[in-house]
Amino acid sequence: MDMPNEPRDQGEVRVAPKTTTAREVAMLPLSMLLVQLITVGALLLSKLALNDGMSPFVIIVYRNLIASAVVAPLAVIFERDVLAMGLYFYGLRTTSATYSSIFMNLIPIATFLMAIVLRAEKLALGNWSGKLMLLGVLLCVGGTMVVNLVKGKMLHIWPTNLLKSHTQAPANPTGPRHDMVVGILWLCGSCLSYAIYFIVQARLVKVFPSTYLMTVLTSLLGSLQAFVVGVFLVHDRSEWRLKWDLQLLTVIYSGVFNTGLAFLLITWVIRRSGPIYPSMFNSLSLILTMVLDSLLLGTNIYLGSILGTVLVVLGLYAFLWGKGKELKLAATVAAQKEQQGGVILNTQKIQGYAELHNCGLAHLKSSALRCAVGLGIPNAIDRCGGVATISDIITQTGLHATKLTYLRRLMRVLTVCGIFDQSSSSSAVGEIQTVYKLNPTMTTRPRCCSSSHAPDTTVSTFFNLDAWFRDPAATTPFEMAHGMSPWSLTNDAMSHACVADSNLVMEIVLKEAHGIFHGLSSLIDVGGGHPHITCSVLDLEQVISKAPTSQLVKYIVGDMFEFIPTADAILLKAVLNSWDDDSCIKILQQCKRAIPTRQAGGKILILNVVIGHGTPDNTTKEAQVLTDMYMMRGSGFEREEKEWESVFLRAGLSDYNIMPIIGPVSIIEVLP
Ligand SMILES: C[S@@+](CC[C@H](N)C(=O)[O-])C[C@H]1O[C@@H](n2cnc3c(N)ncnc32)[C@H](O)[C@@H]1O
Repeated sequence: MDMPNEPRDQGEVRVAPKTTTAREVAMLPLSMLLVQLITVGALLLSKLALNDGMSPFVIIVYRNLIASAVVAPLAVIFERDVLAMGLYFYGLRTTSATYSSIFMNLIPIATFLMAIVLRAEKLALGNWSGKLMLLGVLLCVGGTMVVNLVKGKMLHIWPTNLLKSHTQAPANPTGPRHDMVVGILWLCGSCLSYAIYFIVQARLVKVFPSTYLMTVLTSLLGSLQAFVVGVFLVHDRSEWRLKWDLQLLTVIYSGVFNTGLAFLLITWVIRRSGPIYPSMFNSLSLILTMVLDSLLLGTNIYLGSILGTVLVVLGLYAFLWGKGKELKLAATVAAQKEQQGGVILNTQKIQGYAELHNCGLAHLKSSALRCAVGLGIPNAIDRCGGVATISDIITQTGLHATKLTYLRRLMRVLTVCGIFDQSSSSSAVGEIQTVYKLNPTMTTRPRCCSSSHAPDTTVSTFFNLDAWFRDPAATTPFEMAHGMSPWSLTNDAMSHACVADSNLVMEIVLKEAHGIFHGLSSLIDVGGGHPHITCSVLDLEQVISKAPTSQLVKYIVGDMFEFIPTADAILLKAVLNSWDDDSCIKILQQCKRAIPTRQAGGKILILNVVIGHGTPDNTTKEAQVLTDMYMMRGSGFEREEKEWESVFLRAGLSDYNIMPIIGPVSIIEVLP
């Protein structure tokens, strides 16, 4: 006797996504019919063998041995629960095949209930599947109670006890009441043991997926366990001897057919139709067993047992229906998730592919900008009144006509990058033509932009950055690449770029944050001026010597690490990010000495990137981290707020306020 169907309902079984052929459509139910017939056969044979006086543990020992020797590679892991099987045989011996069959059908329900108690499953009563499953459970439990408690009228439907079985144990529920109660308790115990066993097996299968190997081992172990228990319970040696009789037939039949063939068929059906399918046929064995039990073994049929059986069958189908719906829903959700995951993955891959292209060719953006400035395109557009066709640009820049298509491609890159705007207009002769104009936000910078005017050292410093990373003794990437400090290189292009940058940034600062200059009468600055303030510019000699003469600005040669002249406020624009923390602290301490107290309005104004502040878009973020990477050429870096705060506190400054001012740059008002 085996439990061929139930365990497959509990485990996680994947249904092969193959299409079912017409032949298979017929074979699927037929194979399940065969399994039910085999089960009924094993049930009746076992009942006969037990009635014949065979000990349950003798059956288990031999049947397991046969199973492990002959069909073990094909058997299933959950069939070897000695406790559940032992209780089952005791129950079968004391009650009837029909009773035992009813309890066998209750195993999925018991497993489900046990899984809920152990929190391995949830009963979702909010949907139809959960309600159906609950109805199924109630009907099954109710049906079993009706079979056990309601006898009703005895029905004489057909001739009974055709095998004329000479029963030792009460094969009939009409037997002594005490034996019946004990038998039902055995069956309940068996049912619960199987339930626990299946839950454990379902988990075990996840960590030990070699089903066949485990089957062989558990078969042998099951046989050994049964033998040890059997030695204590079955003292008579003759009971262990197998003769050429019904007992041998029972053992061989159970081992070979009910384990091997049924296993093969069920495994195949589950793969084709899912784990619920085999259980749909369970009630067939229940009805068949009831009929054959009465017909062959003489078990009486009562109205109560028919009514109870009908309730169990109905309950079982309701439960399986609900479970099927639940599995289908879970499979749909899993498939949707998988599909969504695939779509996301694909989108990410496509996006990533484009990003990789952009990153790898990003240097062409600055090359294109540098080229446009070098060719004088912004000025050419200005000369055309701010709007120019490609022919206008060719004419204005003096380029040869053969370069026209290349120029169009260059303009397309710069338009996509946001340096120029492009639109359509109609020519004097009514032709539609493309016209270019400067992007409003770019009107100042492209003529004199740091990246466009970048000297060769700006780019070449980073050609061998990986070599610098690998060399622990290397000072800065700039020194490694050029053998000198960036400050020792007179760099007109960079100075022009800084002036252009200062013009734009200061224009915005004065418009957007003019309040910070209120009350100031003097300012020491390294980049610009304000008409109402006496402004001084402090810088190194090589810089000041090239400064233009001005009525507004006073130029001072000096070293900010050594001394800064007194003023109401000190402006440090794009200065501190070139230095490490210790140097910054020294500069800030000099600044603090140069300004009055907080109460007297003294302040330090820092214009720099504060990583994480500014417009929360990717362009800004990218600009901030790229600037930081650029600063890697020397010993400077761009700071996050907490890094700025630490520098301020260490320099003895008391408070600060950050105001994002333009793109990646913020103005930090620091108070003494
Ligand atoms: C990156 S530039 C910034 C210039 C300007 N503030 C701007 O925003 O365009 C840094 C300036 O600090 C100056 N500098 C470097 N070391 C100095 C020092 N020890 N004392 C005074 N100025 C110094 C450099 O000459 C350079 O002009």
